[in-house]
Formats: sequence, C-alpha cells, structure tokens
Amino acid sequence: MTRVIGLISGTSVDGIDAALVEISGTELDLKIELLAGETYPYPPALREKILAVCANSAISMAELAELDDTIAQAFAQAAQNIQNNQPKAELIGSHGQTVYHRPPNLPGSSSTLGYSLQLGRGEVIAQLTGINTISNFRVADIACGGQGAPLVSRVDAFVLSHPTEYRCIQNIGGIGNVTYLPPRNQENWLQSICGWDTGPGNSLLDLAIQYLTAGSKTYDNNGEWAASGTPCIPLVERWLQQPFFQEPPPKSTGRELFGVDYLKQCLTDIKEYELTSGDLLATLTELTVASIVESYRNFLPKMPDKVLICGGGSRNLYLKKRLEIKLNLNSETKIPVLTTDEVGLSADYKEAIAFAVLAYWRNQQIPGNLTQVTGAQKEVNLGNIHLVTNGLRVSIESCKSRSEQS
Ligand SMILES: Nc1ncnc2c1ncn2[C@@H]1O[C@H](COP(=O)(O)OP(=O)(O)OP(=O)(O)O)[C@@H](O)[C@H]1O
Ligand SMILES: CC(=O)N[C@H]1[C@@H]2OC[C@@H](O2)[C@@H](O)[C@@H]1O[C@H](C)C(=O)O
Repeated sequence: MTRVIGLISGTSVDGIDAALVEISGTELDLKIELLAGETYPYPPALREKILAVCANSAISMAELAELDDTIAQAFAQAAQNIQNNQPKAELIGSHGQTVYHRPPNLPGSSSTLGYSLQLGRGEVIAQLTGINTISNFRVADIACGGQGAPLVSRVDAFVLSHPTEYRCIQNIGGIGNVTYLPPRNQENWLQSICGWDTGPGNSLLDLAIQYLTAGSKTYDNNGEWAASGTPCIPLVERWLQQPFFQEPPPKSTGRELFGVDYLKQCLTDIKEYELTSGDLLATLTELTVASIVESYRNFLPKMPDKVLICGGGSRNLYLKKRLEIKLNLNSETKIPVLTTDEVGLSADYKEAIAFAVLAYWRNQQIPGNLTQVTGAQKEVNLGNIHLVTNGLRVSIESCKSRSEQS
C-alpha cells in the first residue's frame, strides 16, 4: 500500500483540490481508499491573475516566474494541510494549474504538436514538502503526437468500469470530458474504451455569472438562476455550429476556445432575442448539455446504460436534470444520470484522486495514457519525478545559492 496525495486545480480556477489516498494493486486489482479530500480556494487576487493569463492577457517572464512560484507554494501548502491529523504521505501527484492548452494540428499554429502548460513546478513542491513529487503529466503524451488530455480515462477504466454495464463517466468542470467504458467482461474491453473533451462545462456559465453580478458571484449555486429561465434553442443550435463540436475524437479543448471571447459572442447573439438573465443562463446550460449528448450520439458505438457525472457541475441540479431529459429524448430505454458518489467515488475529488493514481503508476513505470483517447502514438509513462534531496524540508527562502549564504 502507498499513501499518495493528488493535487489539481482545473479550468474553473476555483481552487486546489487535494485528496489523500491509500493505493494498492496496479490496474485490474487497483484499490483506492480516500482518507481525506479538501478544496483550498485560491486567494481572489491569485485567481484573478490566473484567469487573466488563461484569457491570453500579456505576462512578462518575471511575472510568469512569480506566478509559478506562488502556485507551487500554494500547492505545497495544500499538500501539508491535507495531511493534518492524517498519516503522512509518501508521494505527491500534482497536476498543477493549466494556464494554456494547444491541441495538436491547431490551424494557424506553426507546429503540428500540441502544447500544454501547467504552472506549479513539482521540483519546488518536493523541496517544500519533503515528499517525492510527480508533475507535468501531459507533455510525454503530447510528445508522442497526443492531445495530452483527457488523462483520467485510464484511471476511470480501472476504477469505474462495471462487469456488464456500458457506462459514460462525464466530468463537468470548467470543461467537460467523457470516458466511455464498455463492460469489463467484454473481449478487448480496454481497447474499446473511448474518451474526449465534450466542450464547455461550467466555464461559460461561470463567466456569465461573473458578468451578470459584476464579479460578486462566481457560479450559479445549484443552477437556481438558470432554472428560472428558458433555453433559447435556436441560439443553442447556432452555438453548436462551432467546428470543435463536429470534430471526431481524439480531441481536447480549454478556455482558449470556450472562454471570454466565446462568451462575448454569445452576449452579442442574445441581443437578437429578448432574453432574461435566467434565459441566458438556461441557454448556456443547454449548450453544455447538448454538446455532451450530441457527442455521445455522434461518436459512441452505442449509447450507455448509465451516465455517471462528476466535477463541480455535478452539483448543478438544473444541469443534471436537463442532461437526463436531453439524453432520453426519443429513447426507448431510460438512461439514468447519477453522480460518481453513487458508485462510491467522490465526484468532488475524482480528478485529484486520478492524479494520485497517475503518480502511483508513474512511480512503478506503468503508462498512464490511453492512446485511443489522446491519439498518442504509444503508451507512455506520464510525469516527471522530483526526488527530495537528502530528505530535508527546505523553504523557498532558504533555497539561496552558496555565495548568497556565505
Ligand atoms: N453547488 C454548485 N452548484 C452549481 N455549480 C457548482 C456547484 N459547485 C461547483 N459548481 C461548479 O463547478 C465548478 C468547479 O468545478 P470543478 O472544480 O470540477 O472544475 P475544474 O476541475 O476546475 O474544471 P476542469 O475539470 O475543467 O479542469 C464551479 O466553477 C461551478 O461552476
Ligand atoms: C489541459 C487541461 O487541463 N485539460 C483539462 C480540462 O478540464 C477537463 C478537460 O479539459 C480534461 O481534458 C483536462 O483535465 C482532466 C483532469 C483530464 O486530463 O482528464
């Protein structure tokens, strides 16, 4: 058994999700016990800076270095905090904070490779915590021609697959992503798994809430405001014309596409209709729901028996209800929408747990990507390993050069 901390802050930039888990086994015999899960919100000024960088605002190299240091320190502090009154961890898997993601073969890009930047250097986390740390999980997959995302699919396979059920595991974070899991008893089960980014999760909704409340709110609690409105279907159909939605997998995306500029266009488009704020939020919710369901209908070999949702969007009761309605329109059989909590895996800390598992696998040279999901040419070990030097905990202040210390 290995005790591992998983850390991630995703595209919602709402804070650092930390999970302390005990892991044993390898793949088919993988066992995970969640000892503690917590979200440590970013200080508002730090969140604002990260969101500005994600929205392509200019940043100097000095500012980038400072931001990386600040994020690494925040992640290290989260790792220390999650161990309070808990047994100590032996390993950290830190995803870091995505600030830029470029899928491969992006039109207009001079390179055919993808690129994905997560801030919060694992080297610093290792030295600040005194715990060996694995970070930078996406680059090895990208170097083999992959998207570098979604990476949770291989973890979903060994943690959430069922002997006889066809399942879709749908994360609804800032961005949505799905893993399709055929029954484990099926021949070639692992090779038959599919996965991709479905498009916006909460990113456009959160931006709209911040716009409507002049920043006093960051999200629509339980989807209550959206539930007061009515979706404008002609606008949903127009917004679904974005080429990303028609692209066959493998595919990934981020706030670069479904961020500030996309919402600005939505706010222009709604002027053609007399919509209330609730209607706008209901329409953006419907875009998330429709993008998920349309992708299942277009790219899955068959519709699932069950959809298990996770991520913060799984707490949006209006979104969950609309997803179940849309999924079952003109359907003979009823496809229930549950949360992963209902099958024993925390919907809130699933991504943090996933990066603990990916670090655990990296430590044993077990590959972490599914090539049919990311499009990489081969399975690769994901993440750079940062070993603690002589086991001493050092603070960032004491990382002075010898000349400075003399
Ligand atoms: N109670 C709630 N009601 C409605 N929405 C909620 C609730 N709790 C969280 N959310 C939504 O979930 C978002 C955070 O979700 P999550 O932490 O899964 O995102 P993330 O991991 O940063 O994104 P990604 O998975 O794309 O990296 C919030 O910004 C908010 O939009
Ligand atoms: C570059 C990046 O951070 N992508 C995220 C984003 O957030 C959701 C979706 O897009 C997913 O593909 C991915 O993260 C999860 C943890 C993944 O790699 O599976």
